[in-house]
Order: sequence, then C-alpha cells, then structure tokens
Amino acid sequence: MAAALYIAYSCPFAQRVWITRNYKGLQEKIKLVPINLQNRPAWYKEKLYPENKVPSMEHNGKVIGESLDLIKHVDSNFEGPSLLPNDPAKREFAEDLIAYAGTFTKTVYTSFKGDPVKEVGPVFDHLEQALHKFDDGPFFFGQFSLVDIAYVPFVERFQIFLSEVWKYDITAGRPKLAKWIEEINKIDAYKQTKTNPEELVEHYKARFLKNNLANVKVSK
Ligand SMILES: N[C@@H](CCC(=O)N[C@@H](CS)C(=O)NCC(=O)O)C(=O)O
Repeated sequence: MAAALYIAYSCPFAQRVWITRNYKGLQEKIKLVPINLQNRPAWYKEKLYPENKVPSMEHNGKVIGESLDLIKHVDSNFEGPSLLPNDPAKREFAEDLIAYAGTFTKTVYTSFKGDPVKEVGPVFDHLEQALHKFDDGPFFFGQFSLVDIAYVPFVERFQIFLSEVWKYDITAGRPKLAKWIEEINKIDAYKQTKTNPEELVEHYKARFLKNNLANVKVSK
C-alpha cells in the first residue's frame, strides 16, 4: 500500500518531504494528502497525529512526524537516488548542517520582529562558508542532498520577504549562495513545490509585521 504524506502546500516544513519524495521518484509510492491548516479535520489530531501539525506520514501502519526526521526516513526506507553523501567527513558535515537548520530558521524568523538587516548576516554567511567547504559543485555536496532540501524552502521564503520589505538581497556578496539558488531552481522536483510569492508576502506581513505596525500607531 502507498504511504500517505500529509502536507499543506504553503508549509516549508512539509515542502522538505514533498521535494524528497519528488526527487526520489516516489510519486506512486507516497501519495500527497493536503490538509487545510485553517480548518483541520478533527480526525487528523484524534486518529492520526496528536501533534496536529504537518508534515506527517503514514507508512507501514506507523505515523512519523518532524520534517527533518521524515526526509531521512524517506531517504533510507524507499528506493531512488541516495540523498546523503557516503564519504564519512561529508556525512558528518551534512549532519551538522541539518542540525544547524533550526538555528538558521529561528534567527531569521525572530529578526522579522526586529531589524533583519542587522541580524541575519551571520546565518547567511554560515551557508555561504558551508557552500565553499567542499567546493565540488553548486550544491552543498556536489550532488543534490538532504542538506539542500532542508534549507531551500526557507531560503526561498526569506529571499522573497527580506527583499520585499527591507530591500535586503541575501545573495549580495555571497556568490556561492547566488549560484546555489540559481541551480536549485533548475530542479523539477523542487520547482513543482515552490510557494506563491504574493501569498507569502501577504501571509508573512500579517504574521510578523502586524505588531510592529500596531506599535508604530500607538507611539504616534
Ligand atoms: N518541527 C516541525 C514543524 C512543523 C510545523 O510547525 N508545521 C506547521 C505548518 S508550516 C503546522 O502544522 N502548524 C500548525 C500548528 O502548529 O498548530 C517539523 O519540522 O515538521
């Protein structure tokens, strides 16, 4: 029986697993089940995934959550190209980078409520340096891997929002990151999952800037 992958089309965490499934050619083995996060069906929390978040996946009678665990699960338990490097030094660095994804996303999301232009430089520099480390291709490890997948949904959103609201170009002075974004946009498995930029800007403005604007009004 096919596995069921519960996602929301706009969710960057779910997008990680969606890209993994597409890239490994598992469209028939893993079926997408879209969930409306604004109106979640009661059965999702009660019968399937008590965390009540997306993504989750039902596979062989078990339900698994957490996007970073899920991409590893899909990579190790399904057919298709392997998405982690075999070389031990590269493998260790891949694990470090996957672990750093939480710091990266938290730093940038937190900065949206403060001053991103001052705050986001170091975490994007970290990615730029990581892309230099093995210097064997546009991706973190030459071949497309789970590390690219862990970051791309967030880099996609941060690039759009930082440019739109603060005119901050994440690729300025970061040639490897610029090339990475260019090359990753040639990968169909990713392209099919991209979010709608206009909807993203509206959604993030409401989510992150509402209080800033309210504060501006109060202080006038
Ligand atoms: N740590 C989780 C985060 C998943 C997550 O926060 N998903 C959001 C949608 S993008 C969600 O389901 N939010 C609903 C909620 O928190 O109630 C992962 O990596 O999978």
